[in-house]
Amino acid sequence: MKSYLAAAIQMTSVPDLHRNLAQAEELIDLAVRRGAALVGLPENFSFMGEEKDKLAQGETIATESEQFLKKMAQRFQVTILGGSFPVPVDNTGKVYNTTILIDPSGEELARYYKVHLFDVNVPDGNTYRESSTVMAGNQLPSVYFSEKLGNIGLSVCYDVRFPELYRHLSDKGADVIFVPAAFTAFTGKDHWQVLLQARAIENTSYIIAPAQTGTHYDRRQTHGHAMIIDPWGVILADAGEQPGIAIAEINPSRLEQVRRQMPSLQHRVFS
Ligand SMILES: O=C(O)CNC(=O)[C@H](CS)NC(=O)CCC(=O)C(=O)O
Repeated sequence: MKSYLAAAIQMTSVPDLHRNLAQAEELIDLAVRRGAALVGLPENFSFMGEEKDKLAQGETIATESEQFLKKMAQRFQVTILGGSFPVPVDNTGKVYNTTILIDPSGEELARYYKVHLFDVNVPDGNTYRESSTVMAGNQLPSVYFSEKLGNIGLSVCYDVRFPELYRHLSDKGADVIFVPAAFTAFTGKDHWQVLLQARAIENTSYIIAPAQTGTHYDRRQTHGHAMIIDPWGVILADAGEQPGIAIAEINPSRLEQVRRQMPSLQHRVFS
């Protein structure tokens, strides 16, 4: 593994598949022009809208999102994480909230179905029942072992509140962990950055967190602040609140240095 640049994309996805793919394409293009070799898109990058519309268009969203990711990876010769998109589950009327990692040849390297579903009454009055349309994954995410990019672990959004999932990823050797998200504006302002920094510090790993931002439809507002955090917990890049990118260096000697300076993973007692 050599040093390289990674980008976390920040978008305002809306209830319009093709508009979202066009926005994603522009931002991937920007990330690549700035030199990124690894690019992550946020949760629900290709569709943020009413649950019933997401289900009705599920097949189209799934097929076109996957084709889009493969096309972008091949055209720009980069590895892309398709933050997440819905994939219909046969005979259930539900979808998996799915994230996939695609290599520059267009091949799928890893796939993960979001395990922890956001069924929460947020104190600002909004209620979320993700499980009403989404089938929970029942398998821990995998780590993709890449000679070039380091070992890449997957997760999605609300998963960030469950440290045991990240312990699994670090046990499997993860160096770089993705947390693509659509964090609510209300929870995000107090929890987003703290949770991401905690996951980076306790696992001495890089965190790449692509994000949704702004108003998507009705009262659905997200926090933004796509970011990249180093294994010491330092925020290397923060996309703020507008659509754009956070870009930063993933550096194997920094990883090695932090793991030497703070060998906490080697001091675990209850593993
Ligand atoms: O609603 C949509 O349109 C798309 N889905 C999402 O945005 C998902 C599931 S509802 N959001 C989260 O997991 C937010 C977690 C979160 O905000 C927290 O943990 O505080």
